Amino acid sequence: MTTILDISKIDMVFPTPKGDFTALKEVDLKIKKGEFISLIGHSGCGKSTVLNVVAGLHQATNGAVLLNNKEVNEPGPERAVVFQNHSLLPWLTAYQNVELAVKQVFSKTMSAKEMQDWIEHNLTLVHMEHAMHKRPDEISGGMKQRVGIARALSMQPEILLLDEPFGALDALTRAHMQDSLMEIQDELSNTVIMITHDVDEAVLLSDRIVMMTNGPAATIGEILDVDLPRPRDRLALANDPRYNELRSEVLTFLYEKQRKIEVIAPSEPVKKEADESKSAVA
Ligand SMILES: Nc1ncnc2c1ncn2[C@@H]1O[C@H](COP(=O)(O)OP(=O)(O)OP(=O)(O)O)[C@@H](O)[C@H]1O
Repeated sequence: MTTILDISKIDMVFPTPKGDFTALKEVDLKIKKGEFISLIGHSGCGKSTVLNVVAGLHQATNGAVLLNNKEVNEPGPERAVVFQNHSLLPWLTAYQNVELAVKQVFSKTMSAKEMQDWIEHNLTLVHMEHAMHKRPDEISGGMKQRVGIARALSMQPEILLLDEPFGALDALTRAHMQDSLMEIQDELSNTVIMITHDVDEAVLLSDRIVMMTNGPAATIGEILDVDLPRPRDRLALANDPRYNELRSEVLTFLYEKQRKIEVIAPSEPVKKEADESKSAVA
């Protein structure tokens, strides 16, 4: 398979009032068309920074991101992002939220009827056909994420960037969303980079799991090939020895090789709690 995305030795240095902070050092990764990649690592290691550089929201200090051999320097619809907190416009219906993206990309190449069919097709893909004329405040958190995914897919991106897309959902809704995403993947074979804190989610969904070292100067520590056949079934996998082996490889990386030692000043008890809850990896 051909390389679609080349993250080529990127460094990211942020200027701060206390001096330069090196968040990423020589992050190097080639992603093939149709691959599903998870980025996992402790809180604050730099996962979102990698995703933001690929999205074109940040410029790497050194190195480059190449999409189909072309350098990425700004955001574009060929790299659609879905964030953890649904970023739908609250005064528009689900349909209208997707319509905005579709008009942005296809208004010159599709007729009004074609756009309508395409919007409905994408909302159906995420099982939102029954609620497409509801506004975000009239639907659940899981449904909002479905609309966010439909909106991203409707742009037919070369790469789908998912920043903890199910992080704010309860466990049951999360499992439904993972199953939906696997169904969509079976059908569309998108190239996906997904940030997650959830080891089971990473093993269930990914072709490769990219495990990042702790920062500062975080980089790729290990890459795990998830050689489980597809389609994957969460119940069958629960007793699958290979699934459990892969799961424990990720856990070993996170909790033995990259054990995070929180150094918290006594005056910062609130931050400690927040960090702990954020880095809770199942
Ligand atoms: N604009 C910025 N200016 C200065 N430092 C930043 C900036 N953005 C991120 N950082 C720092 O870079 C490091 C990596 O942050 P990043 O958000 O990428 O981590 P993460 O792995 O996505 O964390 P989490 O899992 O908690 O979301 C952190 O130490 C963060 O404080």
